[in-house]
Amino acid sequence: MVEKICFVGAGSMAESIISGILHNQFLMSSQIVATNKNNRERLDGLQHRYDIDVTTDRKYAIDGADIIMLATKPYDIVDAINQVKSHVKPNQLIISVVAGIATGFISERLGENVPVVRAMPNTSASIGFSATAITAGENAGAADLELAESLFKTIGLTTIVDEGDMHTVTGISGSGPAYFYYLVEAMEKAALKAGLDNAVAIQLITQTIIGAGEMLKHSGDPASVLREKITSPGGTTQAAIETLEANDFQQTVMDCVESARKRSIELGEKWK
Ligand SMILES: NC(=O)C1=CN([C@@H]2O[C@H](COP(=O)(O)OP(=O)(O)OC[C@H]3O[C@@H](n4cnc5c(N)ncnc54)[C@H](O)[C@@H]3O)[C@@H](O)[C@H]2O)C=CC1
Ligand SMILES: O=C(O)[C@@H]1CCC=N1
Repeated sequence: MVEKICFVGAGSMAESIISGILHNQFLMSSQIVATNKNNRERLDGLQHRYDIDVTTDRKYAIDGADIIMLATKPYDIVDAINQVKSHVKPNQLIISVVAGIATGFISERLGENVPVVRAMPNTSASIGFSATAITAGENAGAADLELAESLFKTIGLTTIVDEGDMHTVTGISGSGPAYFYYLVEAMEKAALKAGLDNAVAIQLITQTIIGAGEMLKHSGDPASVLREKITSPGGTTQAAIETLEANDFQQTVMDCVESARKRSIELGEKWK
């Protein structure tokens, strides 16, 4: 039973999770407190939007929290940990969504007894559609992982992975929504260039991406089969896919995921 959750870091990802857990009534707004580096205006904005508790007082934020969610940028994590360290107790579960940063790195700084779960959600959490991977650090037991899982399940699909896979997951589903938004931006530009009304284009593209997602989820067919079913010989889709192939689309996407994965590894190394 979670009584209080504290967000250390109150940016985009924290807001997506806050919005999601309130939307799904995992917690009430009075059970959520958020603190950030030093941006009172941002905290006031969150309080206004979600009616949550906000503070710049780290002790007040941490006291009595069952879960402490670390949601700063990787380069701020050491400062953030140092500022809360003296207030954290071994019965509090630390969940970090910080890209690249290992659970061991966090527990070394907070004290070996503190359980740490590492998670990689995405911003679709704000509407309950995150794809989240979680992994337990050495001091986190089954109950800690279960607690983290129950939280993330309220904001989307949640799966447990080995910590070694977290960098790959970051390149796939953590950054993933951005790849689809980038594709949508390109389709919008193409539609606009061809003279289609922008509102119509946005409506059609959005429904197309939702429909494709639902087909992947429910049809039972793999992506390659679904694609083939659209591709009539000598037809429009074939012409389109040939253009993608001529421009090494699949290799580009594979390189893109690999760049994110490598960057996640680098972030972990850099802030050691
Ligand atoms: N934005 C995304 O789609 C996703 C982000 N993440 C991870 O979540 C983390 C946060 O990302 P965003 O929310 O996008 O960044 P952001 O820049 O929007 O938010 C970072 C927050 O950390 C706060 N902060 C900085 N230093 C602090 C300190 N010493 N103590 C307390 N708070 C401090 C900042 O004031 C800010 O509120 C990153 O590590 C990122 O890798 C993970 C999955 C997806
Ligand atoms: O770009 C980033 O570093 C974060 C991690 C995953 C999504 N956004």
